[in-house]
Amino acid sequence: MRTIDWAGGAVEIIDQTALPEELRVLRLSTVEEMVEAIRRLAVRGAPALGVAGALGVALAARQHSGDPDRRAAAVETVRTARPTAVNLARGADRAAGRLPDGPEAVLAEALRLRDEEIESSAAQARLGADLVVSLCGGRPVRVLTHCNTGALAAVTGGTALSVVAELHRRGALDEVIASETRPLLQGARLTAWELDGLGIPFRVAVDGAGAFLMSRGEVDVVLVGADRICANGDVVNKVGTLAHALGARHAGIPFLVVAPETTLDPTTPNGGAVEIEDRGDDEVLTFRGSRTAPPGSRAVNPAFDVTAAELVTAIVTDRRVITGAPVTGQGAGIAARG
Ligand SMILES: CSC[C@@H](O)[C@@H](O)C(=O)COP(=O)(O)O
Repeated sequence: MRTIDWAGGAVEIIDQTALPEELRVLRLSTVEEMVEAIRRLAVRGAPALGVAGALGVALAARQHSGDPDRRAAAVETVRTARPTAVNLARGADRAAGRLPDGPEAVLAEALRLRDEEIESSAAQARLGADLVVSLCGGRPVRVLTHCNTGALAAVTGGTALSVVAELHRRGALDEVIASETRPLLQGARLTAWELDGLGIPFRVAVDGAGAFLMSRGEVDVVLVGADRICANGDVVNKVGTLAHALGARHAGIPFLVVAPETTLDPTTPNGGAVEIEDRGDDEVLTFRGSRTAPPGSRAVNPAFDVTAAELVTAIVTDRRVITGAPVTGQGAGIAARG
């Protein structure tokens, strides 16, 4: 089943806020419904957001076909529904490029992006698994991963978790440590649900246990995804990723980032230039509706962090493995290391 698709004149998504308790499918028929689904993380993960952005523009093209001003405003609401994952704006922009050709052309472009992301996931799986096998000497590996980077974060397959699944298929996987990923528990809720469905052995760990497990020799490789990879190779991903990268460096194990080419952003020089979404106090100060901190407490809730290029062993895309010393300076990194 696809995480996001077009069916019968509307967008269908798996509602990721309902998992793992319920596999619920939502139909989104308007731009407003799409934007709301993106903001509350019913659809999430960089590649899935790219497709959501493109299909959101397809909805805008149908909804406001006779009113270019309202259509332009609707497109802008979609492309800025969340700020950090470059795929969202990029997917919206790609579909919007076909607006002059009419709603059917916009939809066709969005569906092309959907199909490309499916192919991309498969290619990342192959390249990533080849790299892990060569780095870890072919023995079954213990992987630590963060957030959710599986089919739920894409259309099918995923990024880092597609590599995990491919390693499992090859008999080259021992087990996965899924970092729970506070505050919204994409690891504990979504990654654990996907791994269970795939029959892959896993344990869930609190985010803070990652570095300790690595230092104790219980992890061979860290595999994560990305929401944006900057020109100098800095990786913006779910908050907690930086701590795992530092843990991996301390333990001397590879820290690998797996992402489609659509997540590479040569126009953003480095991680400091990226808008990091702050999702407000409630996600941190409450747990499933109950308050955990004393009344009056305030929170800081960056949804993403920046891992400096120098902490990344390699970036695996659908086309290449980017390795080597990070290159600093605007626009140089990704191209020079490709
Ligand atoms: C293939 S997914 C890579 C990233 O998008 C993922 O790790 C992540 O940070 C998702 O954040 P989210 O806030 O759940 O959309």
